[in-house]
Amino acid sequence: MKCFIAPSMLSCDFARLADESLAIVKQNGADWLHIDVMDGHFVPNLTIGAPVVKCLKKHSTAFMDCHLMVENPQNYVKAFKEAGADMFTFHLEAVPKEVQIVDLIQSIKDSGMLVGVSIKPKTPVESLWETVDIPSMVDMILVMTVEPGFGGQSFMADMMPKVATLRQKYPELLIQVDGGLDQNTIKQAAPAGANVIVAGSSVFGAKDRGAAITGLRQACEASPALSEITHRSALERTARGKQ
Ligand SMILES: O=C(CO)[C@H](O)[C@H](O)COP(=O)(O)O
Ligand SMILES: [Fe+2]
Repeated sequence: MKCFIAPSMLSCDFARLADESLAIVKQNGADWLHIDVMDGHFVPNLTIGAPVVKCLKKHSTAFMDCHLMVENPQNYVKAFKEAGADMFTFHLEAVPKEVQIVDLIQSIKDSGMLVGVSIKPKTPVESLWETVDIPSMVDMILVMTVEPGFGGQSFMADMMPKVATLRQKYPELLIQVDGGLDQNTIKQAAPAGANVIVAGSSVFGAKDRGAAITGLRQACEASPALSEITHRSALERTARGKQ
């Protein structure tokens, strides 16, 4: 199965976001740009929003993997679509009771973005398939391997059973892990079945960012837990982004 390496732009020099984004894909070989959107409510930190993605899109054709750590994600679908986001990943815990999750997913699909659903460390993995029919509605599940809000935290290895359960249940699903991924922790995440690897501090803090990305990719692709490629839409759009 194809692995995607998605550096978290949270760890780049935000004042040079366009240059950093271009370089990490074109020179260092990243597949996606992982954009962490935080609202200061769902998580105790503030980062960037759709206006910044819109500006970045003028400089980079890369696949924009937007991770929304915001309350009321349903209010941001239109803005992120218009900004040029390719993947809209929201947190299951952030959707208010009055909003039907299937309706939110449908609105993301209707907009043309891919749909990602994320769970925080304390959320049981069963709550995903109890809420949505994953294979028909969702392109990617994001299993957080840190409490969302900040880069540079330690990888939670005890999240790996969630990844393994998802991989066993959904052999063709994009399964993303985010938080504390590096050359060591990838050795736990990839065998469990993760194939979309977010890495912020370990990539941007590396002396050789290209080598860091290559190392993550090699460890991921060597994993026997991953079988054949399926998600063609993601693959095609990713390939376009690298042209
Ligand atoms: O969503 C996130 C934090 O909530 C970030 O994507 C994540 O923390 C990546 O940073 P690092 O690799 O440094 O842990
Ligand atoms: Fe993230």
